Amino acid sequence: MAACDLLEVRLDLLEHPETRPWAHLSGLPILFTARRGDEGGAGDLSPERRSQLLESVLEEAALIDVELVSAGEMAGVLEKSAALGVPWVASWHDFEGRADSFGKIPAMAEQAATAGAACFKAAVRLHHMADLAKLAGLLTQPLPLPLSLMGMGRLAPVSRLLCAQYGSVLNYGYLGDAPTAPGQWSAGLLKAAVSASEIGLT
Ligand SMILES: O=C1C[C@@](O)(C(=O)O)C[C@@H](O)[C@@H]1O
Repeated sequence: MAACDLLEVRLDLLEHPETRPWAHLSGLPILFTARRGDEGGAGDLSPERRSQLLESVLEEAALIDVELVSAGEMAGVLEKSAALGVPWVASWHDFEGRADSFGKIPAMAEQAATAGAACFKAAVRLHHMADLAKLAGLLTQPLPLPLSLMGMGRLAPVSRLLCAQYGSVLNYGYLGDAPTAPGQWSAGLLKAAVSASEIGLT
C-alpha cells in the first residue's frame, strides 16, 4: 500500500522551489501550498510571492491551498486556477486553540463555499477531551462543501482518526522524518490506521 494517495508540496518550506524537487514523485496527484506566515508558513512570504509560487505550478497541480483570509489578496491566482479547473482548498489554522474557534468554523465554511472553494480545511490546537467532540461534531452538520478537519497538539493523533471516521477529507500525514504540524501522524501510519478504523460511522 502506498503511504499516501495525494501529495502536498509546501512551497514555502522549499529553499529552491524553482528546481522542482518534487519532480521525481510522478504518478500521484499533487496539492500545492504556499502557506502564509501567521498560519504556520515559513519565511513570512508576501501574498505576491505566494501567488507567484502557486502560479508557477498551476499546470501540474491537482489542487491548490490558499488560506481563506488570503482569498482577496490572492484573487488573481484563484481566478487562474479556476480557469484551469484546478480546485481550491480554503484553509484556516489556529495554533493556539482558542475556545471560540469551533463555533466559527461553519460560517467560515459557508464563506469558503461562496468564494468558490471546493473544500474548507481547518486545523485547530486541541486542549481538552471535549474539544475532540466539538471538532468531529462539526462533521455531522449540513454544510455546502466537504470539510477537512484536524486537531493539533497532544490530542492531534486521536482527533485525526476520529475526524476521518466522520468523513473528513484530506487527512494529512508527513513523509520523511519531520511533521509539518504538532501531533501529525506519519502518512503511512495514518493511512493504515484510517483503513483499520473504517467502521462506517455517519
Ligand atoms: O494545512 C495543513 C494541515 C497541517 O497543518 C496539519 O495540521 O497536518 C499540515 C500542513 O502541511 C498543511 O498545509
